[in-house]
Amino acid sequence: MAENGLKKKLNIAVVGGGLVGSLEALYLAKRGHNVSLYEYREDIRNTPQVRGRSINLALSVRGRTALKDVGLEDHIIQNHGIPMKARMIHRTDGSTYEIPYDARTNQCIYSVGRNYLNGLVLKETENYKNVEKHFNHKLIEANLQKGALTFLNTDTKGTVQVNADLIIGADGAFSAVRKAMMKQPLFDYSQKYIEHGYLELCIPPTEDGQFQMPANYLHIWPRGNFMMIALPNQDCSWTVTLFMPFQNFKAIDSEESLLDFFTKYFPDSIPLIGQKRLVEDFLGGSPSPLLAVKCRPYNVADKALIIGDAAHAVVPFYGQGMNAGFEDCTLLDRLFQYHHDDLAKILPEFSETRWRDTFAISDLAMYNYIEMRDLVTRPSYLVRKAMDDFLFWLLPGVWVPLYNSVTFTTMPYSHCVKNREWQNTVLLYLFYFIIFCVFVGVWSYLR
Ligand SMILES: Cc1cc2nc3c(=O)[nH]c(=O)nc-3n(C[C@H](O)[C@H](O)[C@H](O)COP(=O)(O)OP(=O)(O)OC[C@H]3O[C@@H](n4cnc5c(N)ncnc54)[C@H](O)[C@@H]3O)c2cc1C
Ligand SMILES: COc1ccc2c(c1)CN(c1nc(C(=O)N(C)c3cc(Cl)c(F)cc3C(=O)O)c(Cl)s1)C2
Repeated sequence: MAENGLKKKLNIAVVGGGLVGSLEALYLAKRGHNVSLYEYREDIRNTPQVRGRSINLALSVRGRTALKDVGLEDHIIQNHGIPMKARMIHRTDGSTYEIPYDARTNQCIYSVGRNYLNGLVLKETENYKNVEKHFNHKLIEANLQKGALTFLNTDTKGTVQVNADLIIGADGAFSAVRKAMMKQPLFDYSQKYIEHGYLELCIPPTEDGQFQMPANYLHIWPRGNFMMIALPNQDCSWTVTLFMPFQNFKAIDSEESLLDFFTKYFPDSIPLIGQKRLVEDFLGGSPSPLLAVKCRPYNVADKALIIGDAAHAVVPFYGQGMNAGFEDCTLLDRLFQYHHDDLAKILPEFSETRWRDTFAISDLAMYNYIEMRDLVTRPSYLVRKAMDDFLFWLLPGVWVPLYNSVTFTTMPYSHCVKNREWQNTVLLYLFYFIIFCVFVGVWSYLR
C-alpha cells in the first residue's frame, strides 16, 4: 500500500505465457497492476492447429476454481470441455468396463484442449490495457535481487532489458527463472526423470465426424508396466497417450514389431487409430521424457516467485499438474488480497504455505505412476474402492476417499494425504475386528 493509502501499482514481469503464466497475468491484471508477459514461443493463437492433434488435459475442480475467479469457467464448461464421468477400462480381449469417478454425486472431470485453453486466457488479457504481451521473447539472463531481466528477441535476434518490481517465473519444468533462483543460498532442489516416456497417438473421428468410442469417459488400457489412455477432443477425435519404459519403445523398431505389440496388448485400438496412421505416428515420432521437480522456497525476498511447473513439475499420473498450477494462482491472489499487495509478506507466505501441498501431490502422482498401470485391474483396488464408496455414501462429510478429495475438492493436497492415512488406520482396525468376529463365530460354532 502506498504512503497515501492508495494501492501501489506494481510493474510485474511474468516469464512464460503457457497455461499458468497467462492465467497469472490475468489475475494480476484484474488487480490493476502493470503486467508484462514474456513468452519464448510465438503466439499460439496464430499457430495452425493441426486437426485431431490437439493435446488435451483433464480439468478438475482446482483448475475450475481459478477459471471461475477470472470469469472463464462457464465458457470452458459450457462451450468446450468434454465431461468425463467415468474411467472406461479396456481389457486385452477388447471388452470394457466402467469405474465412475463419483457414483454418489455424479461429479465429472473435463477434457480440455491445451492450446484452446491457453488461447482463451491470452485472449481474455486483451480486455486489460495494463497487460502487455511479448511473444518470441526468451529469457536468457536474470538478476532476481535487482529485478533485472534480459530477453533474446528471437525475431530480431536483439536483446531486451527489462526491470520489474516483481518477477514471476511461470516458464515450465525447465524454468530459466528457477535456474537463476538456484544460485540463492538455502534453495533446495531435486528432480527425477522416470524410466517411462510418453508418445501421443490419435484416434480420428468417424467418416461422418462422430466419436469412435463412448465420448464421456477417460479410456484406459492398463497393462502392468505400461499403459495407454485416451481423452476426447472437441473435434470428436481422441488424443491417445502411451506410457512405456524408453527401452520398450526402443525395442519396437519396425512395422512388424509394432503391429505384433499392439495386436497383443491393444488389439481394439488398431482399427480405431488405423493401421497406417499407427505405423506412421508411432515410428515417425519419439517418446518424450517425464520429469518431476521439487524445490523450495519459491521466492527470492519480495523480488521474485516461481509458480506452476517451474516450481513443481509433477508426473501426470493424477491429472493435476495444470490444476495445481492454476491453484497456485488462486492462492497467490488470496494472499495479494489479504496482505494488500505487500510483496514482503505475500511471497514468503506463499512459499511457506504451498510447498507441503505441492510435495504431497508430487508424491501422490509418483505413487500412482507405480500403482496405476495395473491398479485398476487389481481386486484389492476394486475392494478398497467399493469400501471407500460405501463409507463415502454412508458418511459423506466424514469419509472422503483420496481420489475424490484430490480431484473433486480444494482440500489442500497435504490434508488429502493425512486424510488417507487415518482412513487406512480405521480400515485396518475394521479388518482386524471382522477377522476377530469371524474367529469368534467359527470358534462358537465348533464348540
Ligand atoms: C503427458 C502429459 C499429460 C498431462 N496431463 C495433465 C492433465 O490431464 N491435467 C493436468 O492438470 N495437467 C496435466 N499435465 C501437466 C500440465 O501439462 C502442466 O502442469 C502445465 O502445462 C504446466 O503449465 P505451466 O504454464 O506451468 O508450464 P508450461 O505449460 O510448460 O508453460 C511454460 C511456458 O513458458 C515458456 N518458456 C519456457 N522457458 C522460457 C524462457 N526462458 N523464456 C520465456 N518463456 C519460456 C514456454 O514456451 C511455455 O509456453 C500433463 C503433462 C504431461 C506431460
Ligand atoms: C493427457 O495425458 C494424461 C495423462 C495421464 C492422466 C491424464 C491425462 C488425466 N489423468 C487423471 N488421473 C486421474 C486420477 O485421479 N487417477 C488416479 C488416474 C490416474 C491414471 Cl494414470 C489414470 F490412467 C487414470 C486415473 C483415473 O482415476 O481416471 C484423474 Cl481423476 S484424471 C491421468
